[in-house]
Amino acid sequence: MDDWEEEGTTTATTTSLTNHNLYEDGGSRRGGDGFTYSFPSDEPLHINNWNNTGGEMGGFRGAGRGHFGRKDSSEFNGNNGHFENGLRGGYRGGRGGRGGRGIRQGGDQDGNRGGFRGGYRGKDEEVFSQGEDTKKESNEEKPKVTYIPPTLPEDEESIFAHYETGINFDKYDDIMVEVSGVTPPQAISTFDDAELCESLRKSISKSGYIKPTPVQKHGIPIICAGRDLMACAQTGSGKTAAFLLPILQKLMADGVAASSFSEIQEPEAVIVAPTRELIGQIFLEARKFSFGTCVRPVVVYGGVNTGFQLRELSRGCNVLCGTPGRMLDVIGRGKVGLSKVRYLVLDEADRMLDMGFEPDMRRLVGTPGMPSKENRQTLMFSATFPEDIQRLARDFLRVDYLFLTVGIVGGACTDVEQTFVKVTKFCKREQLLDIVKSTGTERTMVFVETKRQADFIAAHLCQENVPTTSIHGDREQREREKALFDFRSGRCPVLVATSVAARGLDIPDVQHVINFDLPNNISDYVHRIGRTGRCGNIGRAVSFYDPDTDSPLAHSLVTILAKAQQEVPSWLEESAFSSPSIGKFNPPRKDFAALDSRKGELFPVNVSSRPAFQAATDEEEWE
Ligand SMILES: Nc1ncnc2c1ncn2[C@@H]1O[C@H](COP(=O)(O)OP(=O)(O)OP(=O)(O)O)[C@@H](O)[C@H]1O
Repeated sequence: MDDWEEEGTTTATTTSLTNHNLYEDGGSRRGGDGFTYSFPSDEPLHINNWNNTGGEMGGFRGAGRGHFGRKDSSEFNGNNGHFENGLRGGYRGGRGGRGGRGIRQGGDQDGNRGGFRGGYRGKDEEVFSQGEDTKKESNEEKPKVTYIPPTLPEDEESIFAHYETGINFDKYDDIMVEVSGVTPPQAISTFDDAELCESLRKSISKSGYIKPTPVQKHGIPIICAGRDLMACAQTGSGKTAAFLLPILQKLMADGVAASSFSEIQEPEAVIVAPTRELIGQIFLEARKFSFGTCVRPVVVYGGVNTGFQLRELSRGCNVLCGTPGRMLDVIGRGKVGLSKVRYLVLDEADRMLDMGFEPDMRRLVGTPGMPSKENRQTLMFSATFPEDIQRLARDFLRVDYLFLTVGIVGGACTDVEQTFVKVTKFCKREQLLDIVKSTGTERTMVFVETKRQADFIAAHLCQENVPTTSIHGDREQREREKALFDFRSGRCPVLVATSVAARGLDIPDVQHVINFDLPNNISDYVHRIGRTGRCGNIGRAVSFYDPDTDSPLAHSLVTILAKAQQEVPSWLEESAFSSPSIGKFNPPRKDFAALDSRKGELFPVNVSSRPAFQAATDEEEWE
């Protein structure tokens, strides 16, 4: 587990980065995505105060600590939807390599879990050194979490704000879809086919959804038919609505309504996701689709004052969205009972395993009162389907679950143009500057290897008058939400992030992803570049390839490029086939499977849609 993701509060070690004072007046602006929001002026970045005590990589300390760390949430709390914008732009953490499974114990009154949380996340330093962490936690008492997120906007315009689908949206129809398992229901072609209730239809149309994506065409009828589901689908292809719409449909059809009269809330649906920003995003989608109905979603996640979340819960809860630790915390406090749960959703299940949440997931399904798998419907989403996920699927899902894959499992989105620039580590900064200066105000995410590097690069760009902010696991929750708000609104069109921001971030108009440092595993690469080219839009990804450090990834990169029908630079191909260290960081995963392991036994496979490209059944190099 990583304090980025969950219960740990970031504390005095946080290096805060503020942004350039773009708008001295701090007045209202209309963001590129059509929201209106206002924010007070930030203090300007005092560039000379940034103290780079290290060499290229570092020792960077921000003199501007606490710029966003004010005691209240007023800095981006308005009557007009800052939180909506900030959190809608939330993101899911990226995978940083397979780490040790953290052990988590106890919990204090703010739900900050004690115990030690060891684990290695690959070369990304979103690592919590077990020793250090233990020492810190035993010697220092964590401060009480006081952060209360800004009030959500209630107006329809903010709630249903959305970005447009892109010119390639219709190309989704060509993606190969595979459903395995017995008697899968017929896919739908239109939202009308789903026979959803009137309020959901209205919400769908206000959200700008005209036709379902493949994962929705297949997922919605599967869930409506009461079947358990394990699904893998490409980035940005609408997985969230694929599970939310049928769950909400069934809750509404059954006439469930939130009640604030009960001391213990008993939600009918529980949704778990590994990171705060991802679960916040899912919650906002649930809130959007259930707008104007009696169904009430509530979200709980770390880094936010628990008392605040308990008060929200006590106002009624039908759909409980949470990160695993905080979810167990509110259950442990006796504020949530699980006996009415009919739907359990585990999103980014593979990431949850990587982050050491398996014991938490098992605790959740084993919580007294939680209906057995035979008596609830369980839905799991995962980017890959390795052995450990299959094991989880066997344990959590009914034996006749359906397995849905859309496109190449673990493959890159074909709407992203991928290019590679061969560099040395000494010229990366200059190259980066050239690119971001040429892209102007287009939104760009820059991925780097370490948290320190993220601050350092962000400060460097600010210094060069490129309005930039950063996001990583050492930033406090309010800073994270503020950074996303600034990025989303266009106030800071450049966001520097560590790999933890690789997954799930759904921000309109992210035109570019730059891999300043390549990740150490191909899965992270795919998720990082998936922050652009979403929902049929075109995106661009530029990756700096340093042969001294990145050659272990070369072979996997060539495979990914070829499968996504992208040009493969000859030097990269050469590097892939000459590198002695193939597989060092990306060992062929014996446990990787793009296919349902039950195949060939009981379960038939239905392939629909014209295959746009060959499925990666032979793929071994994804990790
Ligand atoms: N049928 C649809 N029509 C138009 N827009 C849609 C449709 N379905 C989803 N979207 C929008 O597409 C965007 C991406 O959806 P979502 O975040 O659910 O993708 P995802 O598959 O979960 O991506 P990731 O794998 O990166 O997490 C969202 O802004 C969502 O509102």
